[in-house]
Amino acid sequence: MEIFREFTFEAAHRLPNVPENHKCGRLHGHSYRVEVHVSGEVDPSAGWLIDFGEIKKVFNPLEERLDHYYLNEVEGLENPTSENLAKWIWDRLVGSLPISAIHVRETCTSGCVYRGES
Ligand SMILES: Nc1nc2c(c(=O)[nH]1)N=C([C@H](O)[C@H](O)COP(=O)(O)OP(=O)(O)OP(=O)(O)O)CN2
Ligand SMILES: [Zn+2]
Repeated sequence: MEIFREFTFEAAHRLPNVPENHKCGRLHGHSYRVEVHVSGEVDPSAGWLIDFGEIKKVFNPLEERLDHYYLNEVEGLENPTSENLAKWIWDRLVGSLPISAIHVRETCTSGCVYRGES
């Protein structure tokens, strides 16, 4: 079974390694949407894999480090692409939750899915 909890936060960034004149080299912001996916067996007594509230509790400190910040200034996010952000989140949750995927959406039409190192 796989469940997920979605989170949203607002943040600014610029991509430092894009070619000159690429629009994403300029400072801009996104309403980020992050899905934290967790997989495992459903506890027959509880009827759930894990309380959604537990995922929220574990994600909360990360949200506090990201929401309304300039992501380039967050340690480990000096090049804050969706891919790097998804891995940054994975690396900080993997010890606390049986995560199976992190989805990051920068816009309604662009995002990435990270399932850990294969
Ligand atoms: N593989 C990646 N490509 C791009 C990333 C990224 O993180 N990984 N990021 C960006 C920019 O942050 C940009 O703000 C978002 O990309 P884009 O889809 O181009 O956004 P737009 O809403 O501006 O798209 P339009 O349809 O052109 O309006 C770029 N690429
Ligand atoms: Zn962007």
